[in-house]
Amino acid sequence: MQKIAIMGAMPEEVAPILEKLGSYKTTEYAGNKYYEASYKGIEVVVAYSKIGKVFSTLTATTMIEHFGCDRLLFSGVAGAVSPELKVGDLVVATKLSQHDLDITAFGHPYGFVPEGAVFVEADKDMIELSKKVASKMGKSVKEGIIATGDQFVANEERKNWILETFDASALEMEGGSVAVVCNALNVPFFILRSISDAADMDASFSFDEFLESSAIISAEFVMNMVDEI
Ligand SMILES: Nc1ncnc2c(CN3C[C@H](CCSCCOCCO)[C@@H](O)C3)c[nH]c12
Repeated sequence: MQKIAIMGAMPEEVAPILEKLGSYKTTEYAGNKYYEASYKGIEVVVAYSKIGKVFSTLTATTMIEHFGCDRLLFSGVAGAVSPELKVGDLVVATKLSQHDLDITAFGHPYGFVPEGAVFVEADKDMIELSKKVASKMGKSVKEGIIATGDQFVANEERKNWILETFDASALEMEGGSVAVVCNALNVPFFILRSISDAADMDASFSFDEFLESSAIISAEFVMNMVDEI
């Protein structure tokens, strides 16, 4: 019996999902709340992790190990790294990295630690499915690399360094850690982000203005993905 985890990082990222579910059971566990529901006959567990790689690691692991989810979809917002992306645009992660993981002093590349990998690849089947969903919705979705780090990026220099170092399309604070968890536990995962800002000097203002509307765009797409799974 499949059980799907639908995850975000902030309340605003999961609010549209909970609204669509209507009714759900709330469970408090490990300092967080998990919302369980049956959606069109599919068991789902919804949660927002709180911000950053540590909280998102805890929540992704809990959804899989404690609630028994066997697939994970992440819905949220991101800062644009690719200059072609604008507010509201959708990005599907092909693979993800941690841009603030740095032991380059030992000659390793950025984002690498021994027995780890610079990139973790997302589930190819769900990436394929997203193309079908995108065409059904008449939406264009960019497939690209997402770089994750424990910092809200709000300057061109750091953003451009991330572009040059990881060839990222977008950046955020949770996808790369969720990817490591799902990969380690052999759970297919799909990370979708809608752009809320350009990770530049105006990022915090843009983020505040567009968080809610961009989160809705991402959530609508993710729920359409669940319909097709
Ligand atoms: N430019 C950027 N840099 C990094 N990440 C992002 C993301 C993606 N999410 C949004 C959120 C930002 C946390 S700070 C805002 C907290 O406000 C709380 C109220 O004060 C975190 O969960 C990562 C959008 N734009 C970004």
